[in-house]
Formats: sequence, structure tokens, C-alpha cells
Amino acid sequence: MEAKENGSLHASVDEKNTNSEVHVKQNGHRAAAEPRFRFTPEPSLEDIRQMQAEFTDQRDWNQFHQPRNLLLALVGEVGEVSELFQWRGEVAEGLPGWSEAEREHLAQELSDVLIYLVELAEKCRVDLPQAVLRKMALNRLKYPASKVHGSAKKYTEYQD
Ligand SMILES: Nc1ccn([C@H]2C[C@H](O)[C@@H](COP(=O)(O)OP(=O)(O)OP(=O)(O)O)O2)c(=O)n1
Repeated sequence: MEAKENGSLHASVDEKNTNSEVHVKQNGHRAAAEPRFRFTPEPSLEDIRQMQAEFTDQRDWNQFHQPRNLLLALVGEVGEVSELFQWRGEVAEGLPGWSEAEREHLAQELSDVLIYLVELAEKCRVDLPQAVLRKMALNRLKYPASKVHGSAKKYTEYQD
């Protein structure tokens, strides 16, 4: 999906001021004026769905890839991501001190999570990119930036 220059892809006016591409240091977690990390635009989620569908079709594995199976596979892969973090102390953004091998291992496990998530969404007939847009719109309504800026409270904890 193409990101618009002004950050207005689906963000409200309320959020634009806090959504700049050059991220200013917040709570000491990111160096001032460090460019924000970005993904390459491809493959899209639909590309990933197609590649995984081809992978399973070629192996006659759809019989094993029903929604419950995929959900359990997804949770298992999330567990494998957790293993990479479980005995460490706090891990800062950018994973300072991690080796290239550790970073690649993490990239593989996160990819497994995404692959199973995309296939689970397909098998449940959820159009994931559109669902994400709808959910993010809801999140913005629930958490207006002007109201919750700098606070991690859940929406149910606000009084008004
Ligand atoms: N029945 C299967 C088995 C594998 N895969 C694909 C999707 C995942 O991206 C990856 C998962 O492979 P493994 O189950 O071998 O898990 P790992 O790659 O995590 O290996 P390991 O558990 O040894 O870390 O392969 C799949 O679609 N369906």
C-alpha cells in the first residue's frame, strides 16, 4: 500500500501533528531526527496470500490448513518469537547488541507469524487489508490523539 507523503492515508487531522516521518526523540527510545524505519512496499498482503496459496496447493496441504489448524500454527509461531525474547532484559527499539544471526532468526519467525495470519484471514474470508483500515479508523475514534497523547491508559479508564 502506498503511503501518502502527508501522512494522511487514513489518519485524522488530530493525528497528523504526531505522525511525522522524522521521529523526534520520545522517552529516550529513539535518537532525535532519526529517520523512521520503513518497509519496502512489496510484497503486499495479497501477494503473500497468493504465494502461500500456491505453496499449499502444490503440496496438497489445504486439507491440513483449516482455520483451527492455522490458528494453532499461528500461536505456535508467536511462541517461537517469544522464545527469542524470553530470557533477556528489556530490549530497546532497533535491538542494539543483537547479532545478524539473531536478527535473521527473528525475521524468519515473524514471517511465519505473518504467513499463517494471512492464510487464516483468507480461510476465514476476512479481507485483511480492508479490515485493518476499518479497525484503525475505530482505534482513532477510541483514542483521539489530543485526548490520550502521552498516556497508555485503556479507553475504559478515561472518565469523560
Ligand atoms: N504444514 C505446514 C508446514 C509449514 N508451512 C510453512 C509456513 C511457515 O512459514 C513455515 C513453518 O514451518 P515449520 O513448521 O517447519 O516451522 P519453522 O520454520 O518455524 O521451523 P522450526 O519449528 O524448526 O523453527 O512453513 C506451512 O505452510 N504448512
